[in-house]
Amino acid sequence: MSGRQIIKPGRGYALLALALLVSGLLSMHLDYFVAWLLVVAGLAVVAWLLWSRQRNNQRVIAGLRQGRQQLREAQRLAQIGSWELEIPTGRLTWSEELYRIFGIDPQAGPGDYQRFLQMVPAEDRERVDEAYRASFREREPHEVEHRLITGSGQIKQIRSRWETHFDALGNPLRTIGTAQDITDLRRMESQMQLLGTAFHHSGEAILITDHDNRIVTVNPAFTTLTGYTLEDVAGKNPKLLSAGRTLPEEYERMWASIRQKGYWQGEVWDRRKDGGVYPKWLSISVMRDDAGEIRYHIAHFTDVSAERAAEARLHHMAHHDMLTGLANRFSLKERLEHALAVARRESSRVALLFIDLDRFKVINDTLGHHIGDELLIQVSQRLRSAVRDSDLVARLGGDEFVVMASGVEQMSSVATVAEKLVKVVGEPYAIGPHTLYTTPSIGIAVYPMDGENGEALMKNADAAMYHAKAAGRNNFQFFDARMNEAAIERLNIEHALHQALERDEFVLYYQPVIDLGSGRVSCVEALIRWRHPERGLVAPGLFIGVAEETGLIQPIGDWVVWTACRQLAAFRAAGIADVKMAINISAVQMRNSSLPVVAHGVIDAYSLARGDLIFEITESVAMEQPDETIRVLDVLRSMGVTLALDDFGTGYSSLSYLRMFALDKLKLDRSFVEGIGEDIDGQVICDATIGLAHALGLTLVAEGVETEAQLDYLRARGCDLVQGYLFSKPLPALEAEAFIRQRNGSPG
Ligand SMILES: Nc1nc2c(ncn2[C@@H]2O[C@H](COP(=O)(O)O[C@H]3[C@@H](O)[C@H](n4cnc5c(=O)[nH]c(N)nc54)O[C@@H]3COP(=O)(O)O)[C@@H](O)[C@H]2O)c(=O)[nH]1
Repeated sequence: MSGRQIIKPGRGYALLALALLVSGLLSMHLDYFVAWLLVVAGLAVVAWLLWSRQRNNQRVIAGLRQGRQQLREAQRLAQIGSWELEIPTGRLTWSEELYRIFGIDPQAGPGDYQRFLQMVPAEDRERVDEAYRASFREREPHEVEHRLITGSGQIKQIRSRWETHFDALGNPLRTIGTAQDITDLRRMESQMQLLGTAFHHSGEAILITDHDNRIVTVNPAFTTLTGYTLEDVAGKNPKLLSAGRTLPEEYERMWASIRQKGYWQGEVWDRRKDGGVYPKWLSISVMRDDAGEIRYHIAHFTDVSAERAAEARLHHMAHHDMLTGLANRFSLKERLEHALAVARRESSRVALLFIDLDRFKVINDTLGHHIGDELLIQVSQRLRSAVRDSDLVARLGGDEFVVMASGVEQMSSVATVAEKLVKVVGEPYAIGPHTLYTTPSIGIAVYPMDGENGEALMKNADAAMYHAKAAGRNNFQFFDARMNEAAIERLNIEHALHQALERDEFVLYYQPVIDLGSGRVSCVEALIRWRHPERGLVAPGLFIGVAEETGLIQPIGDWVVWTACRQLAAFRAAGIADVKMAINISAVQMRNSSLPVVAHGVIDAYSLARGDLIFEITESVAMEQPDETIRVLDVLRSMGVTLALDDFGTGYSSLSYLRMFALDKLKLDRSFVEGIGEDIDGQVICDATIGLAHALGLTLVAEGVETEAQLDYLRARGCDLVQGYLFSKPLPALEAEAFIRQRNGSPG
């Protein structure tokens, strides 16, 4: 009803009273009039009372309507619907909100209790029904939480509450109840629970601060990582965690980003409660209130020490040689480029010293890689300790090292460094039970004279190193433009050598060795020559080294053994019976276990007598691989091969090994014979070597005898055999045969 309808009846009563009053005035006497007036007044009072009561009723109804409206609104907001069941009549009423919660069209009506039960999923139904029955039994308000399948098929979480009213006799009159949709609440609760679990069990440390950046809470991972509990840090500023290593500007950038973007992440250094410092990867985000003000800062972080250590290890591995810990090729290239850039700016010099170890391969192959590795480690330590801290020492691989010295003022200082390196590397190495020797061959290239860039400098230092090798090893050489020609030359030799065997370009010359006692030719030494199609006769010094490095020495060495023995057989056939054949054996042949087999084959093939063959091995080869030498010499000796130690005095002989080698002869190196009459030291060595050979029961052969004075001296000292230009140069086979006939007398 509207307001207008409420006022209308009231007005009607007033008009009626007024009409009665006016008609009474016009139609009645005074006595009657008074009585009548009283009646009318009474009627007017009654009318007024009726009107005012009705007005009150209308107000109450309006209030009720407003109350219902408010109730509806409240139910909608709280998502609580209500219902009422009149038990005697079974009449069920639902509030608007209940229809909405249950997803049922109000036109369809509320149905009954059974219909409601059907909407409860089977798993919850029994529980709900039992609660309802219990409320009757116990006459207590009841509450139950259950799921409900709405009219649209949606599953909701409902909290139902109800109470039943009874009359004086205990009969149930009605049940009133509410059903609250707590689906969102439960979902939120379960999300909160999930977040709580994540917070507690997160492997990442989490720290939450308020808008003033005071710590509100931390999770267990925070305590594990930092050592601080919540009690330790609550209310404090997180800067208490800082290690003081992160620059203030970095923190300023961090806060600017948090203020502007609400987010920051980066790496900072912190300190644990126990004082340990560590890098951490930190992410900070903010939570704002409805007004947009920052309420919380949420920081989560992890210790990245392990990652940084792994990165450092990878970086180290990428830039260093695994075996020696020195810089590697990659690192050298980087540092060299940098040093050259500085040198260009400052007009200074950079020196590259390219170092190759002499005969390292022999040690490595014969004593095993672990010994070779240990030798490389010791060499690298010596190199490192011999140069300035600012100089770079790198290992390129194998037995190749480079020292880079920047800011070089005097070329002489580079020579001093090189000299020092030759000295320290050349000193003996104690590795396990072995005393080993190696020497360096060093090539030097200096920026800017020897190359404008790293590549050219490396190439030229390498060429200079080859030059040092060719110059007899164990020395250093400055680069000279002609060295590149030498390197090219070496390459050409290498290519041509591959074909020389097939093309039968090798030839043997024979140098007679004279017995000082009889004056006769005792043996001839087979010395290889290369009859090069363009260069003519090439001396072995020019190609034996290349053949050794390329492995070609093996087939060439075999060819020498077979050719020399064929020649010896030819001498025998020509009636030369008592001259033996000396053959040079290289380090590679000594290492190869086929040498005794080859010797055996050739002796058999040419029906040579035992003792016709002399194998010469150099002192350095024997001493570099003493165990192997002992083994091979024993086998050869057992076959009757005579064994000579060549170039004696040029290497480092160990007397104990000397005793163990199955030797027959010592060949005193030419360099000592040269000194006879001129150099007292050389002479002393000659005397000592002759004495040593005889003391060990060995025959002494003096090499390179060129003068009568040398011959006289050697003869006087009791030298057994001599070889040298004084008697004969190495000769082609026919001339050698003639020489022997002339010296030893012709049988025919
Ligand atoms: N593995 C092999 N190595 C070989 C072979 N043939 C030679 N060689 C090695 O080359 C080195 C140089 O030999 P070569 O140029 O033939 O020189 C020899 C003689 O010519 C030289 N000699 C002899 N007497 C004198 C002399 O009075 N003066 C002087 N200036 N030189 C002289 O000495 C070389 C022989 O020395 P050695 O071998 O130590 O007895 C040579 O040393 C071999 O190492 C080969 O077939 N296989």
